[in-house]
Amino acid sequence: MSERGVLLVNLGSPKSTQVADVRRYLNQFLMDPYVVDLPWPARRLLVSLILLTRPKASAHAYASIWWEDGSPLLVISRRVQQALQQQLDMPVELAMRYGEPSIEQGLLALAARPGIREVLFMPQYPQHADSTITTSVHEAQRVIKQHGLDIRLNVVPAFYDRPDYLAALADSMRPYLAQGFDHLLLSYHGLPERHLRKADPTGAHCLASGDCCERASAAHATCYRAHCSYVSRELAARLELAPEQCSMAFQSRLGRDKWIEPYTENRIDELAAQGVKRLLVACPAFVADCIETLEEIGDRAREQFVAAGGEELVLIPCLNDDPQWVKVLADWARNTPVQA
Ligand SMILES: C=CC1=C(C)c2cc3[nH]c(cc4nc(cc5[nH]c(cc1n2)c(C)c5CCC(=O)O)C(CCC(=O)O)=C4C)c(C)c3C=C
Ligand SMILES: [Fe+2]
Ligand SMILES: [Fe+2]
Repeated sequence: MSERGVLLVNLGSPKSTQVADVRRYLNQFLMDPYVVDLPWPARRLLVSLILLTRPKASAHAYASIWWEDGSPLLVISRRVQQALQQQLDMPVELAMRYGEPSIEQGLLALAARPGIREVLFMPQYPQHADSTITTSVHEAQRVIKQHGLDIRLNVVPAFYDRPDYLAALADSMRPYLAQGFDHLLLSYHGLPERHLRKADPTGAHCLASGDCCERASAAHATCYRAHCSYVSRELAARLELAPEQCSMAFQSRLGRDKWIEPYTENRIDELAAQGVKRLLVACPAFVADCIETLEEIGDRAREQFVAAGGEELVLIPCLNDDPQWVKVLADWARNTPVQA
């Protein structure tokens, strides 16, 4: 009998596309101090202001991409969980940082299985960010303490540099490139610049110069932007792309803070202005398609590109339940050393 259980962790979605459900989800999400990193009174005020208008707009956006069986992110994550379960002789559960199934439900389900002593905690984020991985680990530690669970948490860190992940991603993109394209845009989820500086253990490297992510530094252990740059360089090399055929940008900005640049929406206009007609867009900050890929890129960015003079924007799907990717996850579940 396995001592190990696996918990796949992703971000989460609202329960439905009803405005009230979207408001509840956004409130839980944005009141997380790892996401909106302001002291409680300022956070509460800012989030309350955002909640005046955002839930209605987001509900509309979710409704435009919702599937018959629910949120694409949740449906795809369940498929991955089930496919992984078929390959492993250890229990596999799914948890979302916000909404349900919660990290609490996932950990309690695993802890209730006879013989489970260790949870292999697998955040489904290739690049490190405190607003994704750190907050999920923090929540798991809180649950273990609150319930006095007799399990060890073994966290699989950001996997941006693991060759088997990069090979699966590059292989999943090849058929789209084979159909012809003028440019490949790698659009990553954005992050406020402040988050990047806060995560810099040296206190002096991140964003101190334009090319900081290309210069070796201890800061890169937790630098989201350096992890994105690494994935972009690897994809360009593996897909044999010339520098002018591929670029990187950051999407999904929220609020008035400065977020890391270049912004995807500006890059789309620039590329159209440069004469790019057939644009491929991949979103390597996500392993499962979600509102950020399907609606923001697949719908809105596509419209923007065509309005700016482009002909076709093709969204390359995330890894989703690609068998090669599920096999990579299964290998990690089997081969990650047990934590002492
Ligand atoms: C301050 C705000 C936000 C930060 C910081 C942030 C970081 C971050 N998010 C993801 C992954 C996902 N985000 C998703 C949706 C989403 N993100 C924000 C805001 C921040 N994200 C909002 C308000 C939303 C909700 C949708 C909307 O109203 O626009 C999702 C998709 C969820 C879904 O149901 O489909 C994912 C996945 C990463 C990787 C990240 C840090 C790098
Ligand atoms: Fe987000
Ligand atoms: Fe950097």
